[in-house]
Amino acid sequence: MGDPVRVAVTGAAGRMGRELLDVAAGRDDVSVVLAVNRSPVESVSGVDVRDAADLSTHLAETNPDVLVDFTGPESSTDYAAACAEAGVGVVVGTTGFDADGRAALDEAAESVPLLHATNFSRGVAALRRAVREAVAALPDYDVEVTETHHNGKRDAPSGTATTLLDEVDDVRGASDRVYGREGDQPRTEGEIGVHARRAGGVTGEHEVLLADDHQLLSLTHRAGSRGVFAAGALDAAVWLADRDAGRYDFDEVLDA
Ligand SMILES: NC(=O)C1=CN([C@@H]2O[C@H](COP(=O)(O)OP(=O)(O)OC[C@H]3O[C@@H](n4cnc5c(N)ncnc54)[C@H](OP(=O)(O)O)[C@@H]3O)[C@@H](O)[C@H]2O)C=CC1
Ligand SMILES: O=C(O)C1=N[C@H](C(=O)O)C[C@H](O)C1
Repeated sequence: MGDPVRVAVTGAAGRMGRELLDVAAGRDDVSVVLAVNRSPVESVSGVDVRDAADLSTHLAETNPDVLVDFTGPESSTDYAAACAEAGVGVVVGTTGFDADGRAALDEAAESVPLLHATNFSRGVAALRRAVREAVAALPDYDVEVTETHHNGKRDAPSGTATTLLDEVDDVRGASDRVYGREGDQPRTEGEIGVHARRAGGVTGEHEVLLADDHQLLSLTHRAGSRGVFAAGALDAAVWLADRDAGRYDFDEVLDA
């Protein structure tokens, strides 16, 4: 094996930032050379944490190959721009981007390699493929998507749920997405109900339900820990390190 890939981590004190630093400490293909956070915190998992406001200066000083970001849409686009400026690749796990946010990531990818995925678990990658196959095989079935997450999650529906809905639309054509139902609201043909539940410490669950009058097929993924996301994001960082500028997909990492 060659030298470890030099990794920077943003949002180091967040749920995913902490997990990334823990998982990275147990691997020899990555070396964390920089960790930053918006709110002051001294260290996480034995790694010194610097002020995210000075990210550009820290990037210049530490010279990472790839920055791994799980924060929020506003900071992610700022950090991606700083990486584009510094010539550092970016793995983005943040969800909840609007059209402007997605365009900002596209812009950064003109200068550096950038890989964004709404879910870095291998199980959800398999779920996406299973959903495409099921929807193609059961074209007239009603589809409903339900996701369940911890009570600290901000965006709804989850990025993964949106990705799963996009997979359905890719096969069937654009659907009418109905976010929850209330009152006199019968189901219309072809609509997809989308349901977001927030409770306790649930790491992340996604269910795609297909049903007609006679059969029900439920495709469900449950993440047992955030470690699966951190491992996938670090795999992506290793894969991305020597790529040319451009936008990449997590499936490319899994297929390599
Ligand atoms: N793609 C995937 O596989 C996964 C994606 N995610 C996504 O990752 C993101 C983070 O999730 P999670 O770790 O649970 O969130 P947390 O709330 O636990 O942590 C968020 C981190 O981002 C920082 N942050 C948030 N907003 C800003 C901002 N505007 N400016 C600077 N820093 C900011 C926080 O800093 P501070 O300490 O100062 O608040 C904190 O360090 C979410 O979008 C989530 O959906 C999560 C799991 C898996
Ligand atoms: O916020 C989370 O926790 C998660 N977010 C991602 C999403 O929005 O899909 C992935 C995972 O489900 C955990």
